[in-house]
Amino acid sequence: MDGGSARTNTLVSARGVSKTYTAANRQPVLALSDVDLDVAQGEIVALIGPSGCGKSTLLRMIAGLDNDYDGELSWTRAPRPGKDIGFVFQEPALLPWRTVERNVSMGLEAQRDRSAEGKARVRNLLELVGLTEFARSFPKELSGGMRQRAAIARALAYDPQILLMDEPFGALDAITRDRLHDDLLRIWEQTHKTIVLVTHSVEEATYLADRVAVMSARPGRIKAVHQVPLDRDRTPEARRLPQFAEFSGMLRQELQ
Ligand SMILES: Nc1ncnc2c1ncn2[C@@H]1O[C@H](COP(=O)(O)OP(=O)(O)OP(=O)(O)O)[C@@H](O)[C@H]1O
Repeated sequence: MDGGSARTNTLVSARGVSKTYTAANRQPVLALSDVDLDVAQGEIVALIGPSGCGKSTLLRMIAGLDNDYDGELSWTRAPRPGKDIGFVFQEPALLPWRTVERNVSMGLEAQRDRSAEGKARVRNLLELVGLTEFARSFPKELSGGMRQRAAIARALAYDPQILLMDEPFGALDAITRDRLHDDLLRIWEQTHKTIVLVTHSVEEATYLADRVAVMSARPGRIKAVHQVPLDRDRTPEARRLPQFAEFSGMLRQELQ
């Protein structure tokens, strides 16, 4: 399937996107070459590819953190600056001197939003990620998984159009990671957020995504985009289905 073929309810499209960095020795490094990708409203797209193929680079461009590229990134509805794009990194990067609640409300505070609506939103988000009881705790009092859930709540604070996640579960142990996968699916069920997820794990991509975009080694291109052959309503049993193993096996092979 062609990742660039027009989708009915596209939120963001990349067309012919290429990126060249200048390395420390002043040599050009072609990181992305001619990337075409459509992301539809409300879908979860996983980006997988060999290390250094430009996954984070593409995510940073979609986030508007890097505007120095060739080609075109277009939005159906222009994102509100600083609000419409939620970013979750591998490390939750919470401020240690702020409580969980005040980490989640950080963006709202920066915009001087002290509205009752803003406060209710933070409460709802803490509930959504299961951290209501820990609202007044400090990051060091939380487990790694809880910290990452707080980071997800913080990224959702503005009700962004899109959630960009760069290996968000990469630093967690396997059991916590599986739990967070189900948390993310539950959050998706309640919010129907569009999510672009960078991962190294073909199983994570299979379990979470609607479609998986496979990138080639640097310079990164989209090699193929595959629809995940599982119902959207996923439970841990899905991991044991034959089509799960088959699909993730196919992705693994495509990465070689
Ligand atoms: N600021 C930079 N200056 C020079 N080269 C860079 C810079 N950032 C990234 N690169 C290069 O661009 C390429 C793509 O990097 P990027 O981090 O996007 O890859 P990735 O697929 O996310 O990697 P990984 O899976 O290892 O996290 C790499 O070769 C990297 O060395």
